[in-house]
Amino acid sequence: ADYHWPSLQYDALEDFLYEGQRPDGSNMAQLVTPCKLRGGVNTTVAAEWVRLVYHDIASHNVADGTGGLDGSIFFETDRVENNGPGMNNTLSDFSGFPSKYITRADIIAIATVWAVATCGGPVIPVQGGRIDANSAGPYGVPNATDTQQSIVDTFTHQGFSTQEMIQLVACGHTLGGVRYPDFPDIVPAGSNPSATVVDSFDDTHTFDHNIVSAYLDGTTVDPLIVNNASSASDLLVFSIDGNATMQSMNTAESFASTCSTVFTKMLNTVPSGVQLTDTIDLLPVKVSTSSVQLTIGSNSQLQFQAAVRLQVPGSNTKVQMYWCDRYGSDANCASGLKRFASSGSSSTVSSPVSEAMNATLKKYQFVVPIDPSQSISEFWFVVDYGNGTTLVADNGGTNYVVDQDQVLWVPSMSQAKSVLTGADAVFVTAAVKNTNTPSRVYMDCFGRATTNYIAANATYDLQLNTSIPSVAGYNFYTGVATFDFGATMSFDLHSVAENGTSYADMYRQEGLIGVSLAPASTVNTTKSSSVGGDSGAGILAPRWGVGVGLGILAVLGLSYS
Ligand code: HEM
Repeated sequence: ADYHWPSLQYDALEDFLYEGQRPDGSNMAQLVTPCKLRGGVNTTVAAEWVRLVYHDIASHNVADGTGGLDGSIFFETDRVENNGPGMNNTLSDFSGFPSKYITRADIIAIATVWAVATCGGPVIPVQGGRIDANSAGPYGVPNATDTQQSIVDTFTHQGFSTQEMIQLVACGHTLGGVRYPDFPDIVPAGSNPSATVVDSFDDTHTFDHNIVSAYLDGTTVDPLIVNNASSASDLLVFSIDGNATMQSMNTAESFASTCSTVFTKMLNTVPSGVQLTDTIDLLPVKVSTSSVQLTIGSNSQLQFQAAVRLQVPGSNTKVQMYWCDRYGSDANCASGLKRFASSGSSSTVSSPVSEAMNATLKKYQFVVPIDPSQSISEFWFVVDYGNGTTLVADNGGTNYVVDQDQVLWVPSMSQAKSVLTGADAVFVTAAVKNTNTPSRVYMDCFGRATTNYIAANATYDLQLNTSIPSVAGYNFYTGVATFDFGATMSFDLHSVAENGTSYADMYRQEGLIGVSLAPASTVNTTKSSSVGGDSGAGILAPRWGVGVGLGILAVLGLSYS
């Protein structure tokens, strides 16, 4: 399907995959980049992450479609099959990042793709939409002491052919190794018996075909081949078809392409009934949904904030944001008048995937004052790449629609209470337009990065707070979310007007409380028709602008071009 903003789940997945971080800037990709060693031990963070994904999907039963990549591993680390500190290290790496639209299972999938890419492996295409299990799944990880037949049966049960089994094990065991003291029958203690020893599967930390070539030319150091004949599972796996599969993977190119294919299958091994999204492709122009906010700024004035991420070829790129009024004679740019401002600041973002693709991604931040009697109905961007090329980024011709200005989250007046009191609570302030006396203002809160790994949601009402003076035609309502929804709490803020009409400020992020933004210096106006917008020369086709609140408000923001 063609992409059209806003598309909340896809937007969140795409941001995370290519930017490596949460909307509040907390960065998960940095934990693994660049192919980092795990704190003083002879293995990589990437190796620990890749072992974990296989142990999660190992619960899959291809016959009845149960199990697979469903995050059940979060409930299984006490099992012998998951021994070694790598599992708990990994879960602690991941625990603060699952969010409303990115499940724990999707975090595991995206982490695998980063791990492979940052260690020099292929860029594996990845989809989202996995659904989390809320309890442990069945056992299913093979042991190094298993017989060849038992190992084959285990992979068959998981849905992998013998050839795919060889490919999976070779691609997995190009990273990391086996640890003492966790596997003392395979890896002996070193000179200091209390120190961890990791015997690597091959001579490099990178994701390369060294594991294959060393096996084929007889120089392998793989501890699951050479250390202990009764735990030589890699030998049993690699040799089962007379080395035909290993020989077919013995170049850099064939190894990368084989691993990409078989890892894609592994990541898409999900319980039947799970509908995965399209492959998460890099969007050349990306409006970060969480950055778009009409609000009351810390200067007590109405302001509009938005950020656009671009793939930029050079350092001379300049970006301007344009917008139309919502009210008055210039509403929806009907008179041809558009307002515009330059970005206040910009920053570079990246993940192992965007780095491996050589994509330089830059985010341009806008904060502009808005006259409440004019407000804002839609916005778009004009990009001057500084090399003679300009681009009007207008969301495929519809512009980016601001669907309402009746209920607005006010991050500058909200507070994560734990900062003050140690109690897990979030104090939320909403601005509600005083031309509407709402019968109810409330917030639907959601958290997935909870301490017990179970997604949580709850609704809290906000009350008119007369101790905060009205500004810019808005009254203030305040309420407290008292549950600990975890690091990625998000909420939808609703106001129901007396006449029954509902308004919503959707998918707001607690993490953005306290983030300060550089305001625009000046706001200009133009009637030029070369900058996009709705002034177009007499074309009168009606156009539907569909905003974030679509699900609640049916179709909003109808305007004419
Ligand atoms: C016959 C099947 C398999 C057996 C018996 C097996 C066994 C093992 C053992 C005993 C370790 C050492 C763990 C530690 O000391 O922490 C290990 C590590 C590892 N395994 Fe496997 N494995 C198998 C298949 C796979 C597959 C299919 C993958 C991924 C696709 C995989 C990925 C890894 C990785 C990346 C490590 C290194 C972890 C680290 O260095 O922290 N393994 N495996």
